[in-house]
Amino acid sequence: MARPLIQMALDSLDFDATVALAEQVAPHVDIFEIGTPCIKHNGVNLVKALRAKFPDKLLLVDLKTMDAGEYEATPFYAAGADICTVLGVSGLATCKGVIKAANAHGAEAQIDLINVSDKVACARATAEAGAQIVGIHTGLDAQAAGDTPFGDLNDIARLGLPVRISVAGGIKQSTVQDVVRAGANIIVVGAAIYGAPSPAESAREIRELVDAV
Ligand SMILES: O=C([C@H](O)CO)[C@H](O)[C@H](O)COP(=O)(O)O
Repeated sequence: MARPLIQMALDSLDFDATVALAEQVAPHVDIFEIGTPCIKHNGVNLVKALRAKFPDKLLLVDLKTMDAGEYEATPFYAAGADICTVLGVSGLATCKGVIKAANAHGAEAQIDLINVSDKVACARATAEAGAQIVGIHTGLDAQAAGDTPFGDLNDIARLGLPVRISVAGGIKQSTVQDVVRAGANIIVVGAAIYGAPSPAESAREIRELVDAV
């Protein structure tokens, strides 16, 4: 299996603080995620700024699109996004719209399985529709209620679908190696990095742990 990628979730609302945090952790991560609250607050100009500043990083825009897939995602791909997310609960037509926009830009679409009741069926259908990435995701509110993404990861990994698997939801130093061993291709880390006393040091630790598996 290819080396798993580390995705840093930039979940601040502040434009300059987001760019500054990205600078701190850049040596240790592969993908910058512009988180949903952050992209809603700052818009496409933040995509352009990060694209210009980090030409060699992958950029994921966490749109969590719910309708008008192609129309909503197109300007973000045009601004330099490598990956945009679309909600699996939006339905196949919306997912297909984001996949179409991704393909038109030589980019990728990620289906976020957050709150999907039949995650296996959704992953199968959207993989068949051409999605490149399926995201197993326990959101911040569900984490606060004690949920984790680990059970869902096992269910999706065993399908052997022709997609990469991204996992998000409270991943930290003590769990990241289990996530890699369970078959994740992209490991998303937010609070365990941005909430640490030294985000750069925390990102470096995560990188070492992932590479040691
Ligand atoms: O996607 C996320 C959330 O829905 C807010 O946009 C987070 O970026 C993702 O969950 C990663 O953050 P942590 O769970 O804090 O690692």
